[in-house]
Amino acid sequence: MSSSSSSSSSTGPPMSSVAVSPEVAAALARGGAVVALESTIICHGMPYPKNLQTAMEVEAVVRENGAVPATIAILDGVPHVGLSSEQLKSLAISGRQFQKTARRDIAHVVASGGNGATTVSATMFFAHKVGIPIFVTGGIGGVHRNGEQTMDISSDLTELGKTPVTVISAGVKSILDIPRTLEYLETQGVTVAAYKTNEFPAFFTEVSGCKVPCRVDSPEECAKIICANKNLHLGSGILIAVPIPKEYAASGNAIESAIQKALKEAEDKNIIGNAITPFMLDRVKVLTGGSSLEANIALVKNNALLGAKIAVALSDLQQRGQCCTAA
Ligand SMILES: O=c1[nH]cc([C@@H]2O[C@H](COP(=O)(O)O)[C@@H](O)[C@H]2O)c(=O)[nH]1
Repeated sequence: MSSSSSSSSSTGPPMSSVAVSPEVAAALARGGAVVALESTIICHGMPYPKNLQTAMEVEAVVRENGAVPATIAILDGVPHVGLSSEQLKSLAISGRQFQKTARRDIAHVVASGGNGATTVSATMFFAHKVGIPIFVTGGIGGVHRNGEQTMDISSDLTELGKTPVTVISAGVKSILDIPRTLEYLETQGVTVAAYKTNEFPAFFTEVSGCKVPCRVDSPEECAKIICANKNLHLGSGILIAVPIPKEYAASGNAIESAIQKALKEAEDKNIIGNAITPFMLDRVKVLTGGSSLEANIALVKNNALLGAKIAVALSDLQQRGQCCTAA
């Protein structure tokens, strides 16, 4: 059973509704800590059964650290916030049969009664719609290499510019153009902070050669930034970039050479648009003998740990009346 945040008017067509799980709805109603999680990473980013195992472990990390996990996906045309274990399992088994759903795809997937795995942009949209301010993922999309010619820029970046949700990620992969991604985030007015470092991390490695405008050293510090954003109604998102844990950082050089090979393959096969990221993720995984997948799983769990702590710190500030509670 799920509670529905829906609305309709007698004079117009019914507005779309979002099914919020009872656990998530109860946590939101009491001002508790909730962490949104995306589903593209499950359906398109990892193979079954590792994807299911990871999704369940990530939810467990969020719970162990005092927050309620809210995995977001579109099931039979209905956006869901908070999935049951059966729903999570069916999503993980279905994998690529779930359409990769960014903001631009939401209306079509809903109207056609389809199944959608939400990317960062779509997950942010739904999180904000139901009042969840924190969202944990592995990596966000960005400006693709040669993006200055192809204009292939992930809608994750524009979503961050217009939706006040804080995204915890391990930065962006070097399959993308990291300096231009940071430039674009600046243009979009996104607060970019790195956790316990001055450098923007590059997903598999702790370094990218790019400095960040802001460094944060504790969950409480992150929560204060989120409050300042809320209290001023800035309306834009925040990106908190967390370096991969040292013990899992595979050799940056080995992964970089795998990325170069995969980029060449993508070019030869003329893979473009939203097919590039899943193709690259898969090829880099194969070319690194699976070590990139293990690193990926470790960093998502690490991000979930921090995301839950930030959500708890934010909820504390809100309970003490120091932070605007409106989404
Ligand atoms: O390291 C990763 N980067 C990005 C993704 C997924 O890919 C999406 C971006 O896709 P595109 O580049 O087509 O915008 C992200 O929002 C996220 O869902 C992922 O799983 N892992």
